[in-house]
Amino acid sequence: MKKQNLVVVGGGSTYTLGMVMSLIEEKENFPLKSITFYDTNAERQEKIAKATEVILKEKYPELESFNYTTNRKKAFSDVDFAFVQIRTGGLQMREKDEQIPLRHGAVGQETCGPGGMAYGLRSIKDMIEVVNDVREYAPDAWILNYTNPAAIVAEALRREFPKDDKILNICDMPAAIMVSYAKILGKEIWDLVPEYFGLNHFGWFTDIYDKEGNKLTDDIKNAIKDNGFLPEDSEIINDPSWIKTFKQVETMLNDFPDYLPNTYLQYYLYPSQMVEKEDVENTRARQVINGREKRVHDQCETLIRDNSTEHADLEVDIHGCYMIRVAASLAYNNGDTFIVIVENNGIISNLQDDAMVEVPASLTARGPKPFAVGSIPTFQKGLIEGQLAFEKLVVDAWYEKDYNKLLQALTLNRTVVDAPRARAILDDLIKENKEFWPELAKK
Ligand SMILES: NC(=O)c1ccc[n+]([C@@H]2O[C@H](COP(=O)([O-])OP(=O)(O)OC[C@H]3O[C@@H](n4cnc5c(N)ncnc54)[C@H](O)[C@@H]3O)[C@@H](O)[C@H]2O)c1
Ligand SMILES: O=P(O)(O)OC[C@H]1O[C@H](O[C@H]2[C@H](O)[C@@H](O)[C@@H](O)O[C@@H]2CO)[C@H](O)[C@@H](O)[C@@H]1O
Ligand SMILES: [Mn+2]
Repeated sequence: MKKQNLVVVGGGSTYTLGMVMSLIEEKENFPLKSITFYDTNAERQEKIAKATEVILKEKYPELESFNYTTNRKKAFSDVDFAFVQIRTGGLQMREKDEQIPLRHGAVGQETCGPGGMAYGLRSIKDMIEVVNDVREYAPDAWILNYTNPAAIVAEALRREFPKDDKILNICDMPAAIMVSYAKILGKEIWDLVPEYFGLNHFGWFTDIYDKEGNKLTDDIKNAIKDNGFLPEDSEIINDPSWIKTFKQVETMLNDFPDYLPNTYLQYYLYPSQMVEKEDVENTRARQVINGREKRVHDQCETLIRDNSTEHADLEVDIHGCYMIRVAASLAYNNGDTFIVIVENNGIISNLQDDAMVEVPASLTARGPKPFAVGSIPTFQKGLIEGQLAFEKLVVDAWYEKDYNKLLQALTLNRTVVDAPRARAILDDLIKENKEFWPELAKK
């Protein structure tokens, strides 16, 4: 098995230590020759990198090299894979994305509604630069992207790099939901085969099978209706916010029993409830700053101080394992099935071809080979088309520097709806994002 050279773009991410633990766990499936971290923030990355050195020395002695750098040429030259997880504006800007809509009575969420729009308009420029630079130094590398909002990033990269067939955007949410299905069924996630359609953070499982072809959908639905639904992945199992989110799946299934929903649909189906439960001074960004970010940085200090993993509480998580298993299937032509984000081109037969949809695909060395979904029902089609128009208008607005398209986008979004409210939110977001967004022109 050829050993891979990997760069993690966003080496300072709160997810990097989990990714490192997952690379160790998955080393038989995805063996590595070298790991490099790249980040624009040297100090943030160094903390994670120094801790990673301690982990790798103990748990991956056969790795030939580990480096970290802020130099793109050093980082990207000759890599086989780039795993991208950057956050333009950091968690501080995430907090603004959540607070501003909430102050106007609309959903304040990282990837949904106005918050997703604001984050998307920040991510696009940096993501285009990252892809251009990876391509300069590693023309054949696979670029696997987690950077959010993945739907808007995927649409922008589709337009910017129409001929590049080695960029793949993915999301761990369907996989994290499948971890919970697996727990209900007494199985491993990798034993399950999903049927799924939608946009990123906006989709449904139509069925779940095991590898022998047995349909398990009703077992899952009945278990959720009888016992509720909880997160099971190590990263979120004890997180009160994720526990609340997973519990909402039971409500969604009672109201709309046809399919098993992605958890993110709660923001579009119950926007008023989502606003009511929020505390504007303690939105998710603040919880992450005081929670995951602090925990990861404390772990780094322990690892560096002890020069050993003995007292560090390190876990493998689905976020890391999912990206790595996707990479392994592409690298070794495994043809395994994963839910990924690809251009529609008839997969959902009654949806426009140029939509970036989230569907299962067999991943081979020639890229994702998505399975046909066919025609989707009116309710889901209507919801998807509204959301898709929102996403496309946001990307149009970025390219055309067009204020009016953003106003249209927000007015269309189910989390906003009201035009004056859309305008008020947009004007506040513009003030806070001057450093990041293009300067917009009004008609
Ligand atoms: N697709 C998914 O399902 C999924 C799942 C989890 C996280 N994510 C995304 O992963 C990213 C990381 O999340 P986080 O909470 O760890 O954020 P974070 O702020 O902790 O980490 C992001 C890192 O990226 C760096 N960075 C910012 N701009 C950069 C650039 N242009 N080039 C290189 N590095 C840059 C930052 O300095 C930081 O160290 C976010 O975009 C998040 O939304 C996506
Ligand atoms: O609010 P956060 O920062 O905790 O999470 C936001 C992300 O949520 C989803 O991803 C993952 C999570 O990151 C991961 O650790 C895993 O264990 O469970 C979550 C649910 O799948 C979402 O898919 C991402 O796009 C968000 O960035
Ligand atoms: Mn996601």
